[in-house]
Amino acid sequence: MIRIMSDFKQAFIEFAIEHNVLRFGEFKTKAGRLSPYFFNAGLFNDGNSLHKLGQFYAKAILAAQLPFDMLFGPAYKGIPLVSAIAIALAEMGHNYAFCFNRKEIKDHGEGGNIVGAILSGRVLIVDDVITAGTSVQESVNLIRTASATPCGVVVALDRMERGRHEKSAIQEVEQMHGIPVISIINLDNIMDYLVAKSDMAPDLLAIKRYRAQYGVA
Ligand SMILES: O=P(O)(O)OC[C@H]1O[C@H](OP(=O)(O)OP(=O)(O)O)[C@H](O)[C@@H]1O
Ligand SMILES: O=C(O)c1cc(=O)[nH]c(=O)[nH]1
Repeated sequence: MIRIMSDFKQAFIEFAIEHNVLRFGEFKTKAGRLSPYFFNAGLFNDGNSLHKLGQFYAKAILAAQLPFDMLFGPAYKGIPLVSAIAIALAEMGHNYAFCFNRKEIKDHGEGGNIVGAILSGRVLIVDDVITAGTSVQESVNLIRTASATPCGVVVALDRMERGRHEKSAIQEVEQMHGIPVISIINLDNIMDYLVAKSDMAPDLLAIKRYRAQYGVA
């Protein structure tokens, strides 16, 4: 089957490859899976690329028309991410409060593990990647502990993998928490991109094998 990829998704894949963020090789994921590709958002590491990244997310968020009151970015990579997204949304005329967590609790000064706006109302979680959904689960717990309401998740890449149980990570998040997951691109889009690059056939084959083990349809 030939799928047509939107210019927006194609541009995002090219942007990620240009910055070495999307790479092919051998990498271990947080879930301990040995993956033939990896998305390292930490390599959007200068002002221009972070600015552009924030604009990609902001456009995806506005297109989804999901009502929310504030943004939350989980440490560590979610910290520059949520800041860049809040700035991009503000540039587009939508000013939202945001916060992020510390992985360790601070016991002096202002203390606590949340930095920025107080978690309240409907909170949109922004992260770079969803694999097995552990990070999203941690964010949901933090938001609920603060008596706020998680209302959705936005990621750059949905790796379309099994969650911690039998279903896909996305299905687990949507069914367990009743919230939608929005992504700029997913694994289907990366594979479609690779189909057109004959020199990358070995990478595509490795991804197909990995997908047979950890993927979902
Ligand atoms: O869906 P999952 O299986 O949870 O995997 C995806 C998560 O793993 C990585 O975070 P990591 O904990 O490595 O944090 P970092 O931002 O500190 O690099 C990544 O940034 C996602 O948050
Ligand atoms: O699952 C992960 O840990 C993971 C996958 C990926 O592609 N990128 C990332 O930062 N983490």
